[in-house]
Amino acid sequence: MNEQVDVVVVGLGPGGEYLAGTLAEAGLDVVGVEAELVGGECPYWGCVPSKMMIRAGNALAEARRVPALAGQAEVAPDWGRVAGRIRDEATDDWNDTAAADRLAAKGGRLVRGRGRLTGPRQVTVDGRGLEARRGVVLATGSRPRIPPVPGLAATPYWTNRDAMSAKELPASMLVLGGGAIGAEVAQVFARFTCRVTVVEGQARLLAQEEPEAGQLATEALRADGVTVLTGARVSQVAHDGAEFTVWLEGEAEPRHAERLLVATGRYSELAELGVEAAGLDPTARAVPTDGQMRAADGLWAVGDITGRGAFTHVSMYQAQIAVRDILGRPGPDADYRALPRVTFTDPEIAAVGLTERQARDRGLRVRTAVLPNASSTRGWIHGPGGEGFLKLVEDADRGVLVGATSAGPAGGELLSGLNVAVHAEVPVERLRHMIYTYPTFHRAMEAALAALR
Ligand SMILES: Cc1cc2nc3c(=O)[nH]c(=O)nc-3n(C[C@H](O)[C@H](O)[C@H](O)COP(=O)(O)OP(=O)(O)OC[C@H]3O[C@@H](n4cnc5c(N)ncnc54)[C@H](O)[C@@H]3O)c2cc1C
Ligand SMILES: NC(=O)c1ccc[n+]([C@@H]2O[C@H](COP(=O)([O-])OP(=O)(O)OC[C@H]3O[C@@H](n4cnc5c(N)ncnc54)[C@H](O)[C@@H]3O)[C@@H](O)[C@H]2O)c1
Repeated sequence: MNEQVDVVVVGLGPGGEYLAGTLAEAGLDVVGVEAELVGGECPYWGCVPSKMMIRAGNALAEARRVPALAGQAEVAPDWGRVAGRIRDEATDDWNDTAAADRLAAKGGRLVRGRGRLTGPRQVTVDGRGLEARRGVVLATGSRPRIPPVPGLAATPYWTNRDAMSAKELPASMLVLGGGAIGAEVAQVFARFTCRVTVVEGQARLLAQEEPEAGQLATEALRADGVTVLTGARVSQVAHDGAEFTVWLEGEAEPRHAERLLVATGRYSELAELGVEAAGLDPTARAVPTDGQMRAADGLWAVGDITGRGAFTHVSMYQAQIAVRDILGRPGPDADYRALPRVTFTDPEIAAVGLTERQARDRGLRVRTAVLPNASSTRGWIHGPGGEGFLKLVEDADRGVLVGATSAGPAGGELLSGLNVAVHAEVPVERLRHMIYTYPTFHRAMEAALAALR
């Protein structure tokens, strides 16, 4: 006999934890099922520890800029401080008691174990059957995708989890994949004196973003001593118990490194989750949903599993929509036109909406402008560390911005105005007649708007 509840949330990452807590606070009988740690990837092995490392790496980098700006400063990097802060302040030594208590305080019930759909509105956790009157929410996130490189599977390669929990840094590391994780981790480790090589299969780093973003990321990483190889393919990997040997296509000699970090994207495992029990395709890459995050009758999905961008803010945004829908409250459909993202390298590389290429591929009549930070008063004043640019992508027929990239020391913060402009479709003509504070980085907007062609 299955236990009757109102809602079962499978997976308590950022989206699932929010859903379970909010629905419980609204008075529903909610069971949250979690196989590992309540909070998911983001607080324990993702966003939070990586940004804590980056904060530390940026402090070192700023200190190293002192001679050019202000005199002398000597820094002696100590990874122990970073690892300690991640252990004590961010992850409580990878212990989720506080998060589990938070859910309980809201009235939610936690069932630890791996959940599997066994029918519409039915979940089984280690033999325990749960029947959800209102329905089930799938929020099980994603896992590292390990490419089928010969030899790789048999080696002790690292994923983000090993890098985020490293007590000591290796002397050398090869990073497979130059996307968000690869770029962020490579720069931080290099700043803490690890010799890093990034091997990216595409023609540039951050391949999903504007070409200018990839170029800037490459220059920034190289300035920190990282070897960046693009358009590169690994043909074989071996490990002899002490170090990795990595063969690249077209190179006569293999490369050696103490560690190999695999950061080649993520995937969601649908077959293991039993999605066919709800009539869904277990071989699909993601769970398709409608605008209210419904995947089937009595089934919702949020977060990485929906394939709409692997970001915590997307998971939380979708969770808010699903909460409304489950509670029977009307609200707008999910809208991804102004999806913002920030790669927290130094400089930060932030973008919203479409890239120029994506806008052109959609058949839009596109006008663009690219303005290097150095051409603005603030960029020039900032000097070392001020590298970056502002790029605008306009749909010329509608006279609105459909995409933008802001890269620089505070590129992620600068994005907020651009995010509003793309989301609210503020006419470019109106943006041209705004007052932009002098001398900020965002004042470059005025010149960029004037330069749109
Ligand atoms: C190194 C790194 C840095 C990142 N930095 C950022 C960043 O700066 N900003 C940003 O927005 N995003 C960042 N991300 C991405 C972000 O972490 C994810 O997009 C986000 O965590 C996804 O949330 P989610 O709700 O889909 O679930 P997840 O966080 O993926 O959690 C899913 C949970 O479900 C559980 N689970 C899985 N299967 C089952 C099952 N069958 N039964 C029970 N439980 C199950 C898992 O144990 C996990 O706890 C980063 C990711 C990484 C790896
Ligand atoms: N700041 C942030 O918001 C942030 C930071 C880290 C991660 N994340 C999220 O986590 C997810 C995973 O990050 P990620 O960096 O693993 O994925 P990603 O998709 O950002 O980048 C993966 C990179 O690996 C490359 N690649 C794939 N196979 C390869 C191979 N065999 N050899 C060489 N290169 C190969 C791809 O071309 C791509 O550039 C991302 O989708 C991102 O949304 C976000």
